[in-house]
Amino acid sequence: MPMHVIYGGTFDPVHHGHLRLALEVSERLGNVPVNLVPCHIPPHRGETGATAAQRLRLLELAIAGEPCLQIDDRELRREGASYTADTLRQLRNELGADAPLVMVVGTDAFAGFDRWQEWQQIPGLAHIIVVRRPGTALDRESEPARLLAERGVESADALCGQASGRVLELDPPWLDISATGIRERIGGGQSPRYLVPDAVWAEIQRMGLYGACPVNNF
Ligand SMILES: Nc1ncnc2c1ncn2[C@@H]1O[C@H](COP(=O)(O)OP(=O)(O)OP(=O)(O)O)[C@@H](O)[C@H]1O
Ligand SMILES: O=C(O)c1ccc[n+]([C@@H]2O[C@H](COP(=O)([O-])O)[C@@H](O)[C@H]2O)c1
Repeated sequence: MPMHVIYGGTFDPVHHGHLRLALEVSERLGNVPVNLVPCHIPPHRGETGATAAQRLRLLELAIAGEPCLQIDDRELRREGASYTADTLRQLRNELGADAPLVMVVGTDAFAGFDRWQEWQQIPGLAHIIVVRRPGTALDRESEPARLLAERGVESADALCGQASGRVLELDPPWLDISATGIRERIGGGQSPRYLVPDAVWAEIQRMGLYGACPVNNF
């Protein structure tokens, strides 16, 4: 049964770190499509620099022409905070009980997993792929580390045989790019070129996001 893979984020804005990671995961799972899921109202952080519609537009430009990357905008169509457990429950209902469903997160996000809404329900809904972020280690005594120890598997093949419940760590090259750094750079009048796709930067300027002057910096 084909795997369904989601990779959630605020994507404020999407950058080459996100895109490379999504592609690496897709390839390591046998070129399955990876669905980028922008959150509407992030449950865990302050206001975003761009609106949900603007972040979605940037994502559309970023993945244009890449068959292995798709967008799932279901969280944008839901009212209220975007809880991952709700998203996974919806997907599980749509995919049926037996389809392998996989959620991708970086170690930084996974480190706070036990503060997510209904986090204990999540392994019953999906597998988790944790992508190692250099410099971000899990506290060995923490719930996320325990989950990894109890449910960890060594290879992606182990995710195909069941619908949910396994945790796989992957270690693809991690580009040292953050959306925070990009917003700061733009706000400070510097170009984020080569950190985001050119089409994304052009659209950020056109919309005047993150304090960008609507000029052509290329
Ligand atoms: N450089 C990167 N490479 C790969 N994955 C990343 C990178 N930066 C963040 N991620 C992962 O992408 C997901 C969404 O991250 P998010 O949208 O918060 O990006 P971010 O760059 O960390 O943003 P911010 O700086 O605003 O916190 C998370 O699982 C996070 O671990
Ligand atoms: O469901 C939750 O309570 C929850 C709490 C924190 C983060 N998440 C999800 O984790 C993903 C990565 O978050 P972030 O902050 O790195 O963009 C994104 O899809 C968020 O919706 C989800």
